[in-house]
Amino acid sequence: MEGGDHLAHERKKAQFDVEAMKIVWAGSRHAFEVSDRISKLVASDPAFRKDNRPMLSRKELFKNTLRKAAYAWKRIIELRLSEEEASKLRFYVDEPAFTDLHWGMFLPAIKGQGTEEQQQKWLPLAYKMQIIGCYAQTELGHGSNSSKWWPGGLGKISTHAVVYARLITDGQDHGVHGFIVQLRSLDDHSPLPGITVGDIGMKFGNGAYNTMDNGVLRFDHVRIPRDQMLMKVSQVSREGKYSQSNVPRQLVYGTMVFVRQTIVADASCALSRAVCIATRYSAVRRQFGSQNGGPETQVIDYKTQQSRLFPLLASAYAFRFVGEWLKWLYTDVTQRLQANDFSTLPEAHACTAGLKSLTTAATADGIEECRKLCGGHGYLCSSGLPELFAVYVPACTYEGDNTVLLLQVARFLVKTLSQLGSGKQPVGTTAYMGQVEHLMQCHCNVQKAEDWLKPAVILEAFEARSARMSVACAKNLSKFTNPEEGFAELSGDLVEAAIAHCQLIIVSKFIEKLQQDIPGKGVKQQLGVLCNIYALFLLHKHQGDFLSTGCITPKQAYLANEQLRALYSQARPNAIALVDAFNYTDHYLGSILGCYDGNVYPKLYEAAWKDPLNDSVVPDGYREYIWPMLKQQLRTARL
Ligand SMILES: CCCCCCCCCC/C=C\CCCCCC(=O)SCCNC(=O)CCNC(=O)[C@H](O)C(C)(C)COP(=O)(O)OP(=O)(O)OC[C@H]1O[C@@H](n2cnc3c(N)ncnc32)[C@H](O)[C@@H]1OP(=O)(O)O
Ligand SMILES: Cc1cc2nc3c(=O)[nH]c(=O)nc-3n(C[C@H](O)[C@H](O)[C@H](O)COP(=O)(O)OP(=O)(O)OC[C@H]3O[C@@H](n4cnc5c(N)ncnc54)[C@H](O)[C@@H]3O)c2cc1C
Repeated sequence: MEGGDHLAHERKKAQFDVEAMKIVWAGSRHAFEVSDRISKLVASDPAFRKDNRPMLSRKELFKNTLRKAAYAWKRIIELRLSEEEASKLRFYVDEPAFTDLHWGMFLPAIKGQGTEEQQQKWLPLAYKMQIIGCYAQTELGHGSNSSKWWPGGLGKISTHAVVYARLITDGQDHGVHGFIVQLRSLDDHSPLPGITVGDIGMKFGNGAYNTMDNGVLRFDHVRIPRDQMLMKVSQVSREGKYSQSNVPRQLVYGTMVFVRQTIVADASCALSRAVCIATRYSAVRRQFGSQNGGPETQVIDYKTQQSRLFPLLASAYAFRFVGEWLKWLYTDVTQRLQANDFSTLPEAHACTAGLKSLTTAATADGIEECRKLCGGHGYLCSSGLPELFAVYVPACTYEGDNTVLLLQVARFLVKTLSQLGSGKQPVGTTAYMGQVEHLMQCHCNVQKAEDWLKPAVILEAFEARSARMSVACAKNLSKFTNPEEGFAELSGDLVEAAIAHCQLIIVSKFIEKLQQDIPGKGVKQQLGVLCNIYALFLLHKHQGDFLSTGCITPKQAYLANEQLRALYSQARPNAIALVDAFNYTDHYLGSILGCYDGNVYPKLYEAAWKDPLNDSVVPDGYREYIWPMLKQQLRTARL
């Protein structure tokens, strides 16, 4: 069957208003309209072509990225795009570049940690891209005194960096502070005296993150003017005297809170993209299972395919909504900080760190699962999945290794529990710890599978599991005379308690979303199905936790799994429409397997012929290597 919409019959099955779901996914009608317009603008411009990336050498690839970044900037100015539209344009260009760090970290670091005066000096230059900045924190070895290693944009492009380094005055070490440092000449781009800078080399995957110039940086007697130390949190006077403002020192790490929040939103984009590809292809692909000469089964109808795919579909929606909430939390904490209220900073730090860890880990694993769900074709670059995986997987490491971040959450949980004794009532995402006595002894009263559809039942099971795991850790910690030794010894259990707490946050924010007014025929109902799939899938996967803490019985675990199977059947007719609601263009998806019209096979066949190896029928190297080998075998055979 050539042309036409090969997925039309699937689209007809939808039991909800897809256009209304698109608005829910985008966050608002305005966000949808901006996203829709800008994604089509990018898709229709041949300058943003990206299907050749895996074929390019590193140098070609990098130059191509510079060309796209410059062209994108030109279009942003010509079209007078707003900040929101410009950032969407960079998003849909879909190519990691130095601009991510300039806009995503350099500017926010100056905004968050610079004084008014410093902001007035540096921000206009950065907004006009008259200087290009990066964020240099990580070291080659340990400490903040060796070489900077990894910062994106540093290797070849940035003219400036926010560098984190130890501040020593009068022989006294005041710890790590941020400094704006000029790295390269604004005339000929050569490194300034005393500065050694370069790219750190090829990274995982063809194309992928190699469009980014992650760099190395060394200083040899480089003088940084005093007023280039970011001085909102602490200051050094002209006389060299060190002082601190009346704000917590942790604000030095404020940029990380901001970026981790954007990384959670980004996880839902990457996961939804992979899920869209795997879902559409699973509806196109038929394999075995035919009876009486009828058509073979669509692989999406296999229960095993559903049990691997639908939890990922549900996770994409769950991450979207928790990302929305996290954005609200970040805005709230920022407003409070401006009014000198620092009380919610520890919670904002714990939430951004923990959710960054959970969502990136699930997304990286999810993309790989989607590749397997597409069988052999998933391994082709033209499926879009190998590159997506290679680009995405460092998110588990950058902006804080995921395990290190979970340990930060665990510290916060232990501290919250220890403060209960002094009567401090926990609020926000730890409010449930206030009912710890109830949660330690409550019994789940599920008696039949449908009981698992009640939000209050799900919430209590997740709260009890999280509280019991944290309390067990706290009890074990109290047996150690040296708390740090105890923390190190029990770190494996603490990480598991942190995961349980963060999963509870995601589940509860999905449930809260469903309590809002959501317009559109059948939209809320479908989201309800996805919410239950997400929660019961987690419960099934981590049933060991729920059983060993006595939160549920083996019978109740069995009933949860039974309900999950029923939910997969409810999601099945809506699966294609649920991924259409992401509103991705074929350009952004970058996948033959995921193309909107489902016309996969002719496109795969055509794409194969475009591979440079097929430029000639007889390959280069045949005369040199293959022909002599064949001739020699011929001679041996004759002997
Ligand atoms: C494909 C197109 C992409 C488009 C994407 C769009 C997105 C755009 C953004 C760009 C995105 C991606 C690009 C890649 C960017 C990558 C950038 C980086 O990786 S930058 C480097 C980041 N490095 C880390 O994250 C290091 C991880 N380690 C930590 O976070 C450590 O905590 C620390 C180094 C900050 C501090 O360590 P230490 O000195 O040992 O202190 P403690 O950990 O004991 O903490 C002391 C105290 O502070 C609290 N704390 C810690 N961090 C924070 C924080 N961020 N905010 C607030 N508070 C914090 C901690 O809880 C402790 O509190 P106590 O009350 O004392 O317990
Ligand atoms: C693609 C990419 C882009 C990046 N961009 C930037 C950038 O723009 N700017 C920048 O400054 N940095 C950047 N980074 C660096 C990144 O932030 C660090 O790699 C990250 O914070 C992890 O630190 P590390 O590499 O030192 O890992 P390590 O800390 O050495 O981790 C190694 C292992 O040790 C474990 N571990 C470490 N500490 C502990 C602990 N306390 N307890 C238990 N286990 C522990 C970890 O879990 C991990 O398994 C980037 C990295 C990548 C991969």
